[in-house]
Amino acid sequence: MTTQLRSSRVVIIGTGAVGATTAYTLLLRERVSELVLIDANKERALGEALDMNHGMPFTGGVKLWAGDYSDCKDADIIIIAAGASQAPGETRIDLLKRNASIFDSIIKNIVKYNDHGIILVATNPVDILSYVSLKKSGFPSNRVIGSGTLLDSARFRYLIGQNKKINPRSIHAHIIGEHGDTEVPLWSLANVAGIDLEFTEEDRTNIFNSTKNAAYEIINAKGATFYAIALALDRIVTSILQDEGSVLNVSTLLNDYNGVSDVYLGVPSIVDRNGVREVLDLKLDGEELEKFQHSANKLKEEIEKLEL
Ligand SMILES: NC(=O)C1=CN([C@@H]2O[C@H](COP(=O)(O)OP(=O)(O)OC[C@H]3O[C@@H](n4cnc5c(N)ncnc54)[C@H](O)[C@@H]3O)[C@@H](O)[C@H]2O)C=CC1
Ligand SMILES: CC(=O)C(=O)O
Repeated sequence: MTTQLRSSRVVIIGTGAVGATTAYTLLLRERVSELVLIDANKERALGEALDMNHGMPFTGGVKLWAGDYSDCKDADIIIIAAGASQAPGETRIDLLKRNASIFDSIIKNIVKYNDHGIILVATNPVDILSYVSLKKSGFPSNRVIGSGTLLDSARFRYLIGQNKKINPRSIHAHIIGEHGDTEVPLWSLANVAGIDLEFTEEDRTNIFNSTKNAAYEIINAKGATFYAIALALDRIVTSILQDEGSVLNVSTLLNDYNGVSDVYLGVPSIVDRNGVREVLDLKLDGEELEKFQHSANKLKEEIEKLEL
């Protein structure tokens, strides 16, 4: 489906594997009227813009160029996909020091030109860097969003679909918490058409391990993950620009949510033109609550090490 309802500008900062694939996805689906590519490596952004522009005779009317931070002025959404990615064996948290240091100048440059847009963070560790973006931008929390566990939930739904031989679009299932090693599967909510899904203990273990370890597996195989995250970012962008009010497991600031406050984590949230309009009030208990709070505590420990 290609839908572009109004004039809109998306700026993508960091045009490596994730940023360029996201640009290409938005371009093919004609989600936006203007797409701006920014990278510390200007040649790279220029090359990606040229390559994509040469395909314009075969696509729609998206205007795309390699720009600079002044182009953030009219941006509705600024996606950040800049910075280091995991080498084989590295965790997302291992990237924190390196990527937090570049966020300082990236956020300063954005807010120099833009005070109204939505910052959408993909760079890892995405939950902590979304929190860093909130603190450094001074934007209200509804306008600083991380891609969160939307990708993990998609992987989870795909794997459950494989197990049950049902199209993943018909599977309702959620991963919440950190986009990373402490993420939490909500087996208690997994359903098809409102009917609970039953699993053997072995199936649960296999499905969750494959979900949690997906990035490690793909990075070992081909060096980076980028197609599914690009589709997840496209999903968030569309929900914002088309004012959909879709429920997406994005990373957002929590305030007394199942005993957790002042940290960004992936939870089911209503996303519309204002960004995160509302966080759905999931009442967790038992092991799911314990694991969710553990995920929050782990990220808080890491945030405390940063000078914010
Ligand atoms: N949130 C999620 O679900 C996912 C997040 N990621 C994360 O996305 C990030 C990017 O991954 P890749 O695109 O694979 O990396 P990449 O190495 O292919 O691209 C990173 C790009 O950032 C640019 N860059 C570095 N510092 C910059 C700065 N200060 N300003 C502007 N541009 C800068 C580099 O020149 C490079 O083009 C990583 O942190 C990765 O872990 C990747 C996949 C999924
Ligand atoms: C790299 C990463 O965060 C992912 O593919 O989940």
